[in-house]
Amino acid sequence: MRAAATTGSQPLIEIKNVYKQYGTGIVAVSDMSLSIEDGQFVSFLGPSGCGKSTALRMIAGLSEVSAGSITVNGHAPGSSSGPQDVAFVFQEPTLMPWASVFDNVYLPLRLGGMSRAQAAPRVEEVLAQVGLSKFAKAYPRELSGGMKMRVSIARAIVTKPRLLLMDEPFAALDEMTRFKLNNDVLRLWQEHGLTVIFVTHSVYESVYLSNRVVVMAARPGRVVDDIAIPGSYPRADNFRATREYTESCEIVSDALNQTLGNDDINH
Ligand SMILES: Nc1ncnc2c1ncn2[C@@H]1O[C@H](COP(=O)(O)OP(=O)(O)OP(=O)(O)O)[C@@H](O)[C@H]1O
Repeated sequence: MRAAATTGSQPLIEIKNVYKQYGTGIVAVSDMSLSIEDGQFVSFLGPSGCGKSTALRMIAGLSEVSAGSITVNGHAPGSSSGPQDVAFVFQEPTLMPWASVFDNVYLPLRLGGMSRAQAAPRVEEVLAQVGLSKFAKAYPRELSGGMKMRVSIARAIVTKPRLLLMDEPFAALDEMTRFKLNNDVLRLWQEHGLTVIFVTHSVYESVYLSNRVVVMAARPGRVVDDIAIPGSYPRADNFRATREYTESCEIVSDALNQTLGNDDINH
């Protein structure tokens, strides 16, 4: 395994020898160990069923580890690290259809006991950051898929999380929208000083976004490579045309191809 992109500072997330076995007997994650530092943009990349989502859910505290340990900022996930430290964006935007864009974004603050008036400046600020200021009063049915995803991202960052977990958030979107949202996520990552873990099936998306790609294999789900991606931020418009980018894509593709069994390649 290659050396990952680390700077030697204290890790924000420490995953040690983690196993996850579901009640069905399936080992979704086997002996996973990983340190993720504050401020990194890390992608989990791998074929279907390699345990990417399971790993993300365990880091979020949405699923228990069967063995091993995970700490986020020194605490067990979902415990005293506090709900505001970690935010999750799913593939489906999961908006409340009966509520306006403003109210959808306000939701986590409302659940935290903040009044509408108190929350309004912060909600308006994040709506501006995702380019939806003019749509605060709109309802989800009036929005495109990309706009719904922006609302979902705004709702995630409105609590000012330190860690943003994203589970294939753009898989259902067209390529143009996806490229635009990729840039928006990178901008938000930098502006908010976030640490991001981004689950994707796409080599190209993982290399474009990340300074580190963790490659996983299935049966059982496990980490097989950990690749540092060179290239500065913000990504230049022509980053996808650079040698740095194409070389990284080749390295990551090779690592991914080695995870695929004959069954996967034949369809
Ligand atoms: N709640 C569950 N109960 C039982 N098995 C599960 C559950 N969730 C996931 N699995 C199984 O665990 C394995 C890993 O699933 P997981 O969703 O974490 O993989 P993934 O890499 O995210 O896949 P995909 O890219 O298809 O979303 C798969 O074999 C899956 O069928």
